[in-house]
Amino acid sequence: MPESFAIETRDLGYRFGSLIAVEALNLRVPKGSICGFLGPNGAGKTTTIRLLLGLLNPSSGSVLIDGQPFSSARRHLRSRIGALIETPSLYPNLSARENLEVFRRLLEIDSAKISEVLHLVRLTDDSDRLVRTYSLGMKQRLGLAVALLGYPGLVILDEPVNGLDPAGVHEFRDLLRALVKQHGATVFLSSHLLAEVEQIADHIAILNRGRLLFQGSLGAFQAQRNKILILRVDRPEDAASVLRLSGWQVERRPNGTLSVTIAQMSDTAAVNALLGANDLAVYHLAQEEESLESLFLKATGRLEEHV
Ligand SMILES: Nc1ncnc2c1ncn2[C@@H]1O[C@H](COP(=O)(O)OP(=O)(O)OP(=O)(O)O)[C@@H](O)[C@H]1O
Repeated sequence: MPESFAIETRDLGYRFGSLIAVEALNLRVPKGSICGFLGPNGAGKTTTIRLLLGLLNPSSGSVLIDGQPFSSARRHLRSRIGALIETPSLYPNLSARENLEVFRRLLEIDSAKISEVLHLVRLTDDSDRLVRTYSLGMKQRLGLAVALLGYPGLVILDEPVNGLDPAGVHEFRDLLRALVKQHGATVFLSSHLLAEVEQIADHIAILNRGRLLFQGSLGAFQAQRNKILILRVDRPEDAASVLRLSGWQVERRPNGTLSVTIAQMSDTAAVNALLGANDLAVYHLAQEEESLESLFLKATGRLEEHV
């Protein structure tokens, strides 16, 4: 049976005049996944999200939601999507419950849903307080509650944790996990922070300059990504020469440490053994993941090489 996708785009493209914001995008988001949509500022994430929601009409290509074409003729599909883009527009002088009531009437949804979504976003105890007294995290959770009012099968969130403090981020993550687990929803969320996405997503799509650099499971992505070994040694210059002679890619950092690119855990032991065999003392050794910035640079370099 073919895999079913909550979101699928086919050669999706969008231009602002002569600027190509999104190009030949073939995005596939499996049902029931939490998909992190990553990319640096200006990569085209918001434009893509607007296209997915039908807020912009594609310059080329198409969008499928639950396998169905999402054209202007099929706007009813929109009601199956819960979305939170930018800061939610809430009424500050109304309580959370009253805010939800406004949206409930617009959407013609059963009133029992209000208590359900308040419980889901853990705002029941604060639901009668005026929204202007809420923290940013609480407002964000209320925005999510609005998005969830219709119990959508697909939730699309643009940079949902921007501006949240660590506790707020933690809470938001738990909430999204519960949503997927208990309601079988699919979550698609954009972020420019890889570390953030790695904590929540099981699937990722990476966009750079309007083009998809990678999409697949988080595991597949992590398996592909190089690791960096940070070394503090007694004679950095000599250590770098020894390592380079054996084919390792080494860089000297301004703080006196060396960074060595490795592909797997066992390389750490090999590097350590090589230095020991050459009478070089290792004082400190730590692994780091290759940063997203370095990945983007590499990928962009590669793309340009092939032009
Ligand atoms: N209304 C507009 N008119 C012209 N160009 C635009 C418009 N909106 C976005 N762009 C351009 O399209 C490109 C993609 O922007 P977009 O906002 O989709 O990126 P993004 O990945 O969401 O970035 P950010 O994280 O900064 O919001 C950028 O080069 C941006 O300058």
